[in-house]
Amino acid sequence: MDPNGIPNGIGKAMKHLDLDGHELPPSPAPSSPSAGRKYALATELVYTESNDQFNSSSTPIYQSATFKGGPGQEYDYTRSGNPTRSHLERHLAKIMNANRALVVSSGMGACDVITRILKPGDEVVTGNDLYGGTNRLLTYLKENGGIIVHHVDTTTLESVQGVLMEKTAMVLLETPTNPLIKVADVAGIASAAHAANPSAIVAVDNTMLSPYLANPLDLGADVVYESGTKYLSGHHDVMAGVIGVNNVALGEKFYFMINSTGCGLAPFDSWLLLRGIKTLSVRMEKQQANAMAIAQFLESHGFKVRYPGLKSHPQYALHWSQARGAGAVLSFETGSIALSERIVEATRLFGISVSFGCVNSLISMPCRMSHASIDPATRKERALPEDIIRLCVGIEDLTDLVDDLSQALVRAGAVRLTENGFEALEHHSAGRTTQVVDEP
Ligand SMILES: Cc1ncc(COP(=O)(O)O)c(C=O)c1O
Ligand SMILES: N[C@@H](CCSC[C@H](N)C(=O)O)C(=O)O
Repeated sequence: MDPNGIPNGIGKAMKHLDLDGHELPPSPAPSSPSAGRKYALATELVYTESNDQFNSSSTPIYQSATFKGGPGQEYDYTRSGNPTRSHLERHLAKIMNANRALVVSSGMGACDVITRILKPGDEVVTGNDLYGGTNRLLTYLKENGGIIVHHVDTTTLESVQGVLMEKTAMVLLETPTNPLIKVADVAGIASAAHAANPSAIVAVDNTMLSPYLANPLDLGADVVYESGTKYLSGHHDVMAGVIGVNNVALGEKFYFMINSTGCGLAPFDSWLLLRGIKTLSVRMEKQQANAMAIAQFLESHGFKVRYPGLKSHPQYALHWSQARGAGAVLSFETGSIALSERIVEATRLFGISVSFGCVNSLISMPCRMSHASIDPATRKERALPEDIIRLCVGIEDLTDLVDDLSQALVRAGAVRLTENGFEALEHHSAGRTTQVVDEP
């Protein structure tokens, strides 16, 4: 019996509506979405309201596929809705500055849900540097779904404008891009896209920054999505995808797809993601401080480093006009694939692994790993350097990380000794570039 004397909590659920008119779960109730931030983001990340019947401090996991009761109740079947998932979605809506958030089984699941609104003949404008999996899905839609996909350099508004037209149904942006760390002007591109077609959907993949560092909906995007597998969860123990929107009808369309295809995030995974989100601010602050120091270390030794925290980044000012931090992913080049391979294999603390956003530091060669699904000819056409190394910096002690990287550079033979220490074999510094001579 609930306090209203109605069995199964149904009456209690029916009494409460959230801002969008959705009924709240019987227990726990979520914190209010999109009601304006009462606290700083770091506080909002850990703060959730709950009316759990036992005052549980941690959101209970409703590990149940079905819910008993009759028609009209808030929950009947976990594919359609689950209290733990709802709690997470409402919490995320708040921190993403979204009217509604939806969570699915992976970042690619989120991208799939979003692109399912496309129809044959629709045009999509996207970047020429893009996560390999996103590129793979768009290529599938191009080859099998009758969708026209334009890959352009999203760092310049003009190249995007050059392909925008009335038939542009979607603009899909990454900023910074994975792995070349290119920055796109979200506000500029969103207004150009909406001018070309007022109903075009501008979707931003916010995986590299997370809601802690950027809120693309505030810049004019219609949809923000990200891989919750990365910073939001932070420990590489769960796969998840997150979608945020302000438009109620668009939110309903995405919910329809999620319920129809059955990709909603499972209760336990929702709980893991909810737990991860609580430490997002401390993890991200430490990770990006470490990343900044490592980017400076590599650049000062002559490597060509791509990181938006460095003043040498070609879009430094643009990045900082739309983000609150530089994130913790950087890439650098060595001038030789074999040299890059030796560096990657010589690190100990930086684990060789795909993905990023984890508390542990990772190292990878995107062309061999995360972006291997992009064929070599396309990689060449898009100027994706085969020797590029991506570092995803974690929360370890900075001195240990720098020592690990230094010993790897020396053991791999990537540096030559100088009076002041060492410098990259292919040395990039103001006014001069020396080349790697021997390709082993
Ligand atoms: C930028 C970006 N977007 C989306 C995804 C897809 O996320 P997931 O692996 O959770 O499907 C990834 C990585 O996988 C990514 O790096
Ligand atoms: N085998 C996977 C590779 C996943 S890459 C994950 C992540 N986005 C990254 O950039 O490292 C696949 O083919 O999808």
